[in-house]
Amino acid sequence: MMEEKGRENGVAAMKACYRRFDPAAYLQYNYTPPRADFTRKDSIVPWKLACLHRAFTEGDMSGELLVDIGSGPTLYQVMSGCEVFSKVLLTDFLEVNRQELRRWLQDEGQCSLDWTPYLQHVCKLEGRRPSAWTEKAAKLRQVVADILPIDVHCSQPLAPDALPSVGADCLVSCFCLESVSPDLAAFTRALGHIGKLLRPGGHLMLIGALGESYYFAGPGVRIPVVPLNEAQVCTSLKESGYTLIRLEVYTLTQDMRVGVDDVTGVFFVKAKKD
Ligand SMILES: C[S@@+](CC[C@H](N)C(=O)[O-])C[C@H]1O[C@@H](n2cnc3c(N)ncnc32)[C@H](O)[C@@H]1O
Ligand SMILES: O=S(=O)(c1ccc2c(c1)CN[C@@H](CF)C2)N1CCSCC1
Repeated sequence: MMEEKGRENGVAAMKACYRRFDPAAYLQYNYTPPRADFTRKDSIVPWKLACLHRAFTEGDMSGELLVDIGSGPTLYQVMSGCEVFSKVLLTDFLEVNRQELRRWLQDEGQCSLDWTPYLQHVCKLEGRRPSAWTEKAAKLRQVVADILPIDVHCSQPLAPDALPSVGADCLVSCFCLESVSPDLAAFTRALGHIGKLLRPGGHLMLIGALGESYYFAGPGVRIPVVPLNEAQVCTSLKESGYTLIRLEVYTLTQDMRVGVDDVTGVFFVKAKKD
């Protein structure tokens, strides 16, 4: 009883932190140079986009539905998957993030970030000319079917009728679970909750921060993060009913440590639901 109360308080405290999340600041801190520098081979952006491209295109994917868990205001995470799955659902806890995504998808302008360099880079990975980015943008706008509210701390994170009864064919989730969980146990529980949205044999692409204990989501908006290492990620995956296919790690170079967080590395996981 006391333990359950403690869990609820920890989750509630995390949710309170997110009331001040600033999408535009978050994008500026993480998705513009020096972190998002396409001219540098050792930049983290080409590495992450290459991990996603390889994972989506190596021939073991099947099905129609891809769900992005905790999309935030970002789209890079589905730029490869949108060529493989005919239906994509984006999800986030905050309406301000769902609005940011809607603005881009409805091509209304006033977006907080220009995703063109990301679209062009993914086109290059696909062997297409960079100018095909307009076709990729159109494809993404065509396959994204909805932008839904989600809470990974609920045993049923989405509305009951959000997915087909069998579940999604693939999940992708980037920098979400460790950034919204008060501790490792909550991270592992959340991993299990989203696993229930995935059909058996479906794939999970999980990207996250290693060694991170906080990040800023706006001026003075400091959000605690569960500091993870590779072994903890692997143990949580196993405990939550996944089989690891591949784990890749990127260690941030000193110049990418820009004061907006204390992340030391980024992991990329491709796993399969048992
Ligand atoms: C660090 S951001 C990650 C955003 C994006 N996926 C990326 O790759 O940058 C974490 C996201 O989790 C969302 N979030 C916060 N609490 C959540 C919850 N309980 N369930 C699902 N998402 C949540 C936040 O609104 C935010 O968009
Ligand atoms: O890996 S990043 O540097 C990155 C991107 C996002 C985040 C972090 C790091 C660390 N703090 C997280 C807090 F949740 C958010 N990167 C930014 C440029 S595009 C590829 C991803």
